[in-house]
Amino acid sequence: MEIALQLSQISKSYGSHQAVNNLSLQITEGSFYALLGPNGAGKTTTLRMIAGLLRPDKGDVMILGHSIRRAPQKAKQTLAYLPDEPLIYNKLRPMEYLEFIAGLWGINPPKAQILAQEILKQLNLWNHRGDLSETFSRGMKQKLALAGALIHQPRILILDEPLTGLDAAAARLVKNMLAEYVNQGNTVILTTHIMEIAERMAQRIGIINHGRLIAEGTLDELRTQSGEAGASLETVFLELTQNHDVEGAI
Ligand SMILES: Nc1ncnc2c1ncn2[C@@H]1O[C@H](COP(=O)(O)OP(=O)(O)OP(=O)(O)O)[C@@H](O)[C@H]1O
Repeated sequence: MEIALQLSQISKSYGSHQAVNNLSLQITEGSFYALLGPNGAGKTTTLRMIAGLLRPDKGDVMILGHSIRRAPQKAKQTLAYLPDEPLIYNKLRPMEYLEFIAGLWGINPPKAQILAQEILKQLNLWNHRGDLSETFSRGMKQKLALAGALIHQPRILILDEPLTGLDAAAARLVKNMLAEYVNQGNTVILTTHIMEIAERMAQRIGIINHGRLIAEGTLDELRTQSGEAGASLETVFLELTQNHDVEGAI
């Protein structure tokens, strides 16, 4: 299996505050990875460094073998990043929005139309293809932003809290879509505060606290690390983040 993402000792400070501290992580291609941590742990900062939007003070990120520092164009070509509060162009309709994004990636218009149609149908937005995005609910905008992230068929999808604001049906739809995307050999890394998503969907889970990776592995491995055999991920997470100080970093 190829390594999709390799984070090597990355650090990032905002002024005197160290948000991410010497974090190393490896994610296999074709897997679903959940990055968990309390508020302010450094998850978004980590994702933004992976996506090439924030330059690490130290360390490097390799995306399918390409360094985000030394070959940013090549590295970014294969990934998509969906922020927790994505910006949508309100005055565009979904088809126009997706064709616009596809154009930025150099996809020719006929192909862009086919791809856009397919994704809008998958995300149950097809019936709204002619409506201005400004009329959309938060959940619909969230789904449209996801469609925009997927339009250039990236091999790696980086998602910051992708299910916040989605109702049960939309959340189910997005979860199924992500599972299918990973089944096709692509890679997902996401942050979430919804333990059930990590528990049910992720092959591996990383837990960060105060900018450091304090535990990493399958759910069973995390249970062992926390000394909570058979426990839910929520129990394991709370045990690891509340009872371990930063000295426990791995
Ligand atoms: N632009 C910024 N300027 C200064 N400090 C920042 C900035 N962005 C984040 N921070 C700080 O860095 C730390 C990590 O923030 P980050 O957003 O990465 O955490 P997070 O784990 O994503 O949190 P949450 O779960 O609340 O979204 C926090 O203490 C935050 O206040």
